[in-house]
Amino acid sequence: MSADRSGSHSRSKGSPGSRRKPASAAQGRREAVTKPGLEARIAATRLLGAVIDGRASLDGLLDRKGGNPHFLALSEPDRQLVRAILAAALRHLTVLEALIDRLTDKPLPEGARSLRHLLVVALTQILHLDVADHAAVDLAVSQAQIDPRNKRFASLVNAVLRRLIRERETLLSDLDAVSPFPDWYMGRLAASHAPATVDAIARALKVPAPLDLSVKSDAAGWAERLGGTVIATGSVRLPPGGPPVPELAGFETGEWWVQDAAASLPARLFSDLSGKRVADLCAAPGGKTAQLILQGGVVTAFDQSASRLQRLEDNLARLGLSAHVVRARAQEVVDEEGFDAVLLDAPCSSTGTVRRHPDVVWTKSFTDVETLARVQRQLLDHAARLVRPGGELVFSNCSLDPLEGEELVAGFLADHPAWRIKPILPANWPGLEETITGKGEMRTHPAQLAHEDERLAGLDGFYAVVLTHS
Ligand SMILES: C[S@@+](CC[C@H](N)C(=O)[O-])C[C@H]1O[C@@H](n2cnc3c(N)ncnc32)[C@H](O)[C@@H]1O
Repeated sequence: MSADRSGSHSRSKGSPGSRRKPASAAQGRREAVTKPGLEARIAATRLLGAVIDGRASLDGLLDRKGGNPHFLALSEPDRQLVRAILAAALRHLTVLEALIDRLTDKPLPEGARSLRHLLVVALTQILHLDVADHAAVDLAVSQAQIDPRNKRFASLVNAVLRRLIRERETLLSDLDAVSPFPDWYMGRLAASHAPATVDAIARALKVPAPLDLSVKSDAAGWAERLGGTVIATGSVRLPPGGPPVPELAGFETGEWWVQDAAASLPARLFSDLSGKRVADLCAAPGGKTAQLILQGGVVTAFDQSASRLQRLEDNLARLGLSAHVVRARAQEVVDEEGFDAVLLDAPCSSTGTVRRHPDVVWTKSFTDVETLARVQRQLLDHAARLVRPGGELVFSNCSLDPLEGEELVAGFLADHPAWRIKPILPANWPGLEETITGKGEMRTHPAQLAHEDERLAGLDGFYAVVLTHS
């Protein structure tokens, strides 16, 4: 339910600026920083370091309220440029890093992390953004000159980038064999998918995700008004790169909210919810809460995070919907009566959302997957206690990893013999048959929902299952 439009492509509009020799270092610094696009590049380089070396979440760094101060100090166009640089850099990082290794005759000095990040940002601008080559080189050299750590490497930066421009075709064709994502991530994909599917998923993950909207009603009408299409999930899909979300018709009046097509599926797996008592245990920022309310449920939305619950309340208010909102850890929720329906949309590794969050492969590791799978199993065990006999429990998350999905649920069922999977029937999900497993679970991934225009294809990776007990 974010109001930011991620993946938007901004363009650097500036000329390289004056080349007059500065009278002093300080004056040179001042003049250099006034070059259009340079401040944004400096911020992008810093933030890239924070993601790769500090494992900071990109969403957190770019948050409009609590984000990184260097980012918040930028003008809106510069912020857009930083977003575009970071999204492209993180999406293509394995290749960019390999390219740097090939472009430098000897390895960069140990510990020269900021130099490496500076080069990644420059390569990203040259290869993936609409910036003139000479402007990108000039900015990168200026950036190196005004940074005491990188000043002595300014001529190296110049030589490396000029060589890239000269030998671009040959260098890039040599990089076909470079793994598209870090080994741990590719290894986990390979553990649960055939090689052709791994390749298709990896290709799909390189393309920025479209903007999917869940509408309160009249999907076809909203698709027409917004220039989108209605896809198999019932979502309205718009290509990436359009105007900011709050500027789109229907936002102010609360006619729809932003929700990936795959994320819109778990809440719809329940049987009729009219008048039923529903618990949404990990609810914020409330995309699925809104669906449960619109499906007729009397919803209590729980979440442990006060700030995220505030976002949920703001989102529901914009949509004109209401729920009972409770700040609580899911494992501490008690209910004597038993809910008719419980949704556990659990905190997970988010490995299915790399199209939207390209930092995930760099900030997470397999250890996180294992840790989060254990947390989710505890939450699932507790959620099961809150469901009345005959009620339904939907467990979902946005991980692609079976440890957090199929295998976790198999372990739960082995330990809880009264529980079973209520199979999802392909006949009820026209156009989404490929997402339903042999056991009746739902498993989406980014290579599904193919479309001739790759910008309009795909889904986030999600796992969802309906569980019930007698
Ligand atoms: C994947 S997000 C939920 C997205 C939400 N269901 C939606 O559709 O908008 C996971 C949420 O779980 C919350 N969370 C994490 N651990 C929790 C716990 N132990 N109890 C309650 N909420 C938790 C996080 O604060 C986060 O808001």
